[in-house]
Amino acid sequence: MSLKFILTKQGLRAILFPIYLDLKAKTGLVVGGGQVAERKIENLLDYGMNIRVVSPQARARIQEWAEQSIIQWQARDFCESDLQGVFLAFVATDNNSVNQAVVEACRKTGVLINAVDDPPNCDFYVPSIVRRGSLVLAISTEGKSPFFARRLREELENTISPAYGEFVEIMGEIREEIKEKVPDITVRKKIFENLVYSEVLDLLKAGEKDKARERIEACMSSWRD
Ligand SMILES: C[C@@]1(CC(=O)O)C2=NC(=C\c3[nH]c(c(CCC(=O)O)c3CC(=O)O)Cc3[nH]c(c(CC(=O)O)c3CCC(=O)O)/C=C3\N/C(=C\2)[C@@H](CCC(=O)O)[C@]3(C)CC(=O)O)/[C@H]1CCC(=O)O
Ligand SMILES: NC(=O)c1ccc[n+]([C@@H]2O[C@H](COP(=O)([O-])OP(=O)(O)OC[C@H]3O[C@@H](n4cnc5c(N)ncnc54)[C@H](O)[C@@H]3O)[C@@H](O)[C@H]2O)c1
Repeated sequence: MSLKFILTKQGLRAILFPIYLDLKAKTGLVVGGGQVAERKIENLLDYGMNIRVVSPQARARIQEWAEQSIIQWQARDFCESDLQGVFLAFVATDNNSVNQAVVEACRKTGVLINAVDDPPNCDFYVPSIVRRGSLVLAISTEGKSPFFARRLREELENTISPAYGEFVEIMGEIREEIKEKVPDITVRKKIFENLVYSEVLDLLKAGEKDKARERIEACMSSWRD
């Protein structure tokens, strides 16, 4: 087994392992209700997570989300029992000793923690994201330059047009059909490979949806015949 580490001012740190988490119906705790907490919450809202915020004060948008029952907000200081049932926690208060106490409580209970302005105390970092339907590009600089992650996202947003997402959607539909109808995995692999390297994506990029469908049909009929 090979372990990879990078040397930072804080010592040796493991190189980060990127994963995509299903947060549906899981509970996320955000400690703090300021600008950074708001950005983290906004990012989490699309994923079906139950978001609990604990913070004596909260910005107007956080209060609005709570009034609309999109999130729950408790207007008080953090306490350890807030971690009960929590899958992921974020701490973004303006008080270092509170941030440290939340980190320690998480470490004790095994809850993964993101301490936003304190990378050594993060179990995970939040990447910058380009999403086109089910196509998701996550960018990390391993904390070396969040601004650069943002710039790269902006560049990729121009390159990765909605057609890429449409292509992935179509591939998803075809995948189910082929998995059902083609028992031989080597044949299935060939079909998927042909489609991915065909001009279907280019046709979608050019807005030629009918031609793209025709091209897909041609690829599919090659195994039907
Ligand atoms: C991707 C994104 C997701 C999100 O948070 O939503 C994200 N930061 C974003 C923006 C951003 N954050 C900051 C600025 C101001 C400019 C600047 O500092 O560069 C900007 C730019 C802006 O405002 O756009 C301030 C900042 N951020 C961190 C520190 C602490 C430190 O470095 O010590 C400081 C204070 C530094 C200081 O004191 O000066 C730390 C982290 N920020 C991360 C993620 C994680 C590493 C991600 C990676 O691997 O690169 C990590 C380690 C932990 C975490 O928070 O998960 C999001 C871009 C979303 C997008 O636009 O696409
Ligand atoms: N805003 C930024 O872009 C930025 C960038 C880099 C780093 N930071 C740092 O990140 C931290 C958060 O920044 P911010 O701009 O969101 O701060 P902020 O001052 O807007 O918000 C801090 C929040 O923490 C809450 N809080 C204080 N004590 C608490 C406790 N005991 N329990 C729960 N909540 C508590 C407050 O009610 C407030 O809602 C700060 O330490 C800041 O220095 C901020």
